[in-house]
Amino acid sequence: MSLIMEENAYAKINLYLHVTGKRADGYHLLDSLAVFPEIGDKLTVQAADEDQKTWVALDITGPFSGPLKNEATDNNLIIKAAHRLSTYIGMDLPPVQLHLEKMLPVASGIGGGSADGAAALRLLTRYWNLEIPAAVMTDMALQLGADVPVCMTPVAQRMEGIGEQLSKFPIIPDFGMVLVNHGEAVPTADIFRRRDPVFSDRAVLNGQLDFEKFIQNLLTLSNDLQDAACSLKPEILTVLDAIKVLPFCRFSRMSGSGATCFGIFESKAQAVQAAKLLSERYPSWWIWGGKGQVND
Ligand SMILES: C[C@@](CO)(OP(=O)(O)O)[C@H](O)COP(=O)(O)OP(=O)(O)OC[C@H]1O[C@@H](n2ccc(N)nc2=O)[C@H](O)[C@@H]1O
Ligand SMILES: Nc1ncnc2c1ncn2[C@@H]1O[C@H](COP(=O)(O)OP(=O)(O)O)[C@@H](O)[C@H]1O
Repeated sequence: MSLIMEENAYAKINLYLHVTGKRADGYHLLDSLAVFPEIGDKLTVQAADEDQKTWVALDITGPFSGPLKNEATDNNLIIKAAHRLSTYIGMDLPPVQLHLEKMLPVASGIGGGSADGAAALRLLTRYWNLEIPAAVMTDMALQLGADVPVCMTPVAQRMEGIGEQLSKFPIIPDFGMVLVNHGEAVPTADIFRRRDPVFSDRAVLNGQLDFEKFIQNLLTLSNDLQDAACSLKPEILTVLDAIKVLPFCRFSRMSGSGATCFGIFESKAQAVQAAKLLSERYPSWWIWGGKGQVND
């Protein structure tokens, strides 16, 4: 029996997202607070079978495997992560087969691909028993995508720069979250192109807070990509309206470049109940309710 190791790739939710400037290369400077709710993809690794044709093989199952199966496997951030590790080590590493259970909607503003890339870096480093300096790891993560560094450590973090400047930012523990996606992918680059060209200030954050102050603080902040996403996909407004009226919902907003929106609740139980109610009203939407932060 070959050893099987696994890693969770949690969804990344931007509680607010201010676009504060633009770099010379066209990438936008951000100020955002990312949290990681208790829902994600699952990645496993084991030794390759003798008849495996490639050095790393990836098979994908799960409710959102469809769009990824239509893309070349080499474009998957998991495969790219494996190649980056092998290039850094500079020698052949034992062949592996990877399996991804894709639970998160693709191109939906919750960083599923980035979380998978980060999970692959963590998992393969462990599986191959590699020693990689933290700074090198962060650099490798950033090479995979702007959102990959924050996904390396799924705890509340403030993201600045394009996502490479990270600071842990403890916020209230134990809140509930509902996530809702109406089913259409939103390409990140399009939303940055369509955004209001005015830049926002850096957010003023209150630090460790109680629930009421946490909500009041979020209300003073914004997601600067939300209007652009809503103008491209007006269904996002329907989603936000549906979240807002859920019992005990205290706050709603879009995450990242969309289209997934979230609601915040004081408890996990309220979020689970609200998600159940919403699923009955909108059976075709992807809806999840649970704990707002996996690593409280
Ligand atoms: C907007 C955010 C907020 O967390 O989340 P998502 O909506 O993707 O979840 C991220 O910054 C997304 O990061 P990520 O998804 O890794 O973006 P990348 O693949 O690196 O970039 C896709 C494209 O979006 C644009 N882009 C991305 C990030 C950024 N800070 N400025 C940009 O202008 C660029 O045109 C880039 O080519
Ligand atoms: N493992 C992966 N899961 C999802 N998307 C991936 C993955 N690997 C590469 N991608 C590519 O990244 C793009 C953005 O994916 P994703 O991270 O889901 O977006 P978002 O950050 O907006 O939620 C996809 O359209 C796909 O082409």
